[in-house]
Amino acid sequence: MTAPIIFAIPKGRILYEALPLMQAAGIEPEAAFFDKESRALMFDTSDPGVRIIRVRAFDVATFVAHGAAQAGIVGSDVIDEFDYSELYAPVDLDIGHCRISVAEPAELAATDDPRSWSHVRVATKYPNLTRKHFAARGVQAECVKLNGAMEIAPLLGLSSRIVDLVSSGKTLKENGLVEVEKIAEVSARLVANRAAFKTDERIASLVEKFRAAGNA
Ligand SMILES: Nc1ncnc2c1ncn2[C@@H]1O[C@H](COP(=O)(O)OP(=O)(O)OP(=O)(O)O)[C@@H](O)[C@H]1O
Ligand SMILES: O=P(O)(O)OC[C@H]1O[C@H](OP(=O)(O)OP(=O)(O)O)[C@H](O)[C@@H]1O
Repeated sequence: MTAPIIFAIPKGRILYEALPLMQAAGIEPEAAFFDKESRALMFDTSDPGVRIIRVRAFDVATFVAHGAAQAGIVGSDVIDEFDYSELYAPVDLDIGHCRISVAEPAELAATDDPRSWSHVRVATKYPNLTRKHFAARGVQAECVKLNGAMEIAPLLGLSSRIVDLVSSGKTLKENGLVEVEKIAEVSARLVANRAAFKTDERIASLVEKFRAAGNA
């Protein structure tokens, strides 16, 4: 019997926007997936040929790039941070919209000119993306890696600046920060392992179903 396709999805906020698209693509998770008491990590779906794993956002990219999962859904922020050559991202799902930006305390921004920077110290979950962004214009970025709550770093003197996701701007505002530079727009993508996409026609067919679901 052919092994089922493993489809990886993030635990966080993209999940709720992704569910209708998954349903339209014919992969509805079993009831246990929605059971908060369940500790299971892998679930059946309405398609007997597809199983779902629910993992951290960054790990979706890692599972799919290594072929441990053959397809999944992940933000373009995560794709850009890893830059895995085996991660193919053929469909923009038009969900999970936000931006990745540089922010700093409002008092600092009042007199600061980002064009004058030659070196910046930045707290971020995205060190690779940050270094690449600044290197492109000759600025050296020293990154302090955090895994969440970046907005607190300037308040406590860990770094003057942060690079993080911004949507409504509420988190920045409530922590006395302002956005000084947008690095990129972010949205969630359907991703596939490049080799699996080329060799397994079930993956190509799944990609087409999501493309159609996104356009519906
Ligand atoms: N405020 C936001 N608005 C819209 N999309 C967002 C927002 N924050 C994050 N995202 C998108 O959702 C993805 C997952 O983010 P989320 O905050 O749910 O994960 P997380 O809690 O950071 O993940 P983990 O706890 O696994 O590290 C991000 O990679 C991004 O693409
Ligand atoms: O501009 P806003 O609408 O306030 O959204 C931005 C916030 O959303 C994300 O965090 P999330 O809530 O996912 O928590 P996290 O910091 O634990 O990732 C992101 O890391 C920002 O902190």
